[in-house]
Amino acid sequence: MSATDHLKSLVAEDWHAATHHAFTNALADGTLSRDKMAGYLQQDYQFIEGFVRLLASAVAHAPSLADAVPGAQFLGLICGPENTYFLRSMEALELPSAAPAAPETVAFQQLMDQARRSGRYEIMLSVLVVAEWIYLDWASPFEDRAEGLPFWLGEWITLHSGDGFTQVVAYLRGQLDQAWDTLDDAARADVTGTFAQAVRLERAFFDASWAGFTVEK
Ligand SMILES: Cc1ncc(CN)c(N)n1
Repeated sequence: MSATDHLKSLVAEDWHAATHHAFTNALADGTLSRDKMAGYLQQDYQFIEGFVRLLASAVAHAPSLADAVPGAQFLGLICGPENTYFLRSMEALELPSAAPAAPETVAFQQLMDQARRSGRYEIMLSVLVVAEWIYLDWASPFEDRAEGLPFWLGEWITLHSGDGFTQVVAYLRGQLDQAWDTLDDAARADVTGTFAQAVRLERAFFDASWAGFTVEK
């Protein structure tokens, strides 16, 4: 079993809850209320900045150019199509893009910040792998549904499914699998703790999104 499969198996219950969530099920069948999607977009947009900084830092810590290039390309995707997806969606839903950060958003921002400041590639990857792999897992079964949905729902599925995104997740997992082999027991325990915490926070973020974040109008 690969290291990342092993890490996922340790948090199977939270992983399943985060990837088969009522929020994403409703998003994919088009029944998600505009207000719930609005709250999600306003909060998740605040996740993006810390994510970009973390991914940029991981790129800087990659052991070689070949290890860095797919991460740098993914950075372009986040700063391009994903960023404009948020801005177009919030404009279409007539929402300001700024809103006070909810506790679930702050918790994620803190974890990303901590991972970036650790200066440790494997800790950065632990958060990045979870954030993207969970999205690939929930979105992939809905890939064919995207076209019939309003773009602010459908494009969120498209951005997190398909061959290109599958390769992004394979790259991030490959980097963590490779790093894991070089780690001692203490470092592996740190990775395991960070990975589990990230999965818990992903689940909590969807729970809060489904309960409904306060929407800034
Ligand atoms: C909280 C969270 N986690 C992950 C992703 C995937 N890009 C996201 N947009 N937001």
